[in-house]
Amino acid sequence: MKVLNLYYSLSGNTKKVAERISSTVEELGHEVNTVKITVNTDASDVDLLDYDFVFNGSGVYQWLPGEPMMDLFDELRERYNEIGDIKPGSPKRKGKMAVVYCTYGGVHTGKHEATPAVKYMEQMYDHLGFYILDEWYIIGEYPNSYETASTEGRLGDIRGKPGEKDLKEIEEKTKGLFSQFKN
Ligand SMILES: Cc1cc2nc3c(=O)[nH]c(=O)nc-3n(C[C@H](O)[C@H](O)[C@H](O)COP(=O)(O)O)c2cc1C
Repeated sequence: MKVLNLYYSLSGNTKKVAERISSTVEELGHEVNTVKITVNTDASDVDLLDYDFVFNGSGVYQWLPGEPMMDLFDELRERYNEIGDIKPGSPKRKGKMAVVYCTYGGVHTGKHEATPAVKYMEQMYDHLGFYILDEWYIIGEYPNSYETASTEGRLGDIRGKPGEKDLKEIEEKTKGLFSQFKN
């Protein structure tokens, strides 16, 4: 199975999750292309439809994914619309699956302020006809400069997150997802 792990990470939390997903997928014997989006990512180098399974993740910033991720999605949406890969009714494509994930701090309203980011990213896959297998919301501490955000917010003390326990959970969930592909 051909797997893409596409992610954006400003301060490293999502990168940790992405790396754990990729190492787990590789351990399970699948080929995985891990792509960290930057401001320099060229949309013409990315074709989501080249893959059977896509993990797509981002940190959450002002309720949304990182701008480079949204810029990439703008270009991809335009291209897929133009060439007719986004069809009215968004018919499902057999064998195309996606998991959308975020890391988020939730200082003000908890998970609610991460939901728009995940739903935003998910729409790309839904439009293309992927089966969305899951959404993962993983707590990620704020950068140090944000002082009390990691200790006095809606989610309490989130310093050090995602930690090894959280990453282990991601590993187990990845294994669980892929268990359906065993013969
Ligand atoms: C500028 C900025 C804005 C943020 N906005 C939100 C937000 O709207 N909602 C939220 O839940 N977390 C927010 N966070 C917390 C990040 O989503 C969280 O720290 C995440 O793990 C960052 O991922 P990264 O380290 O991969 O960049 C924000 C963090 C920063 C630095």
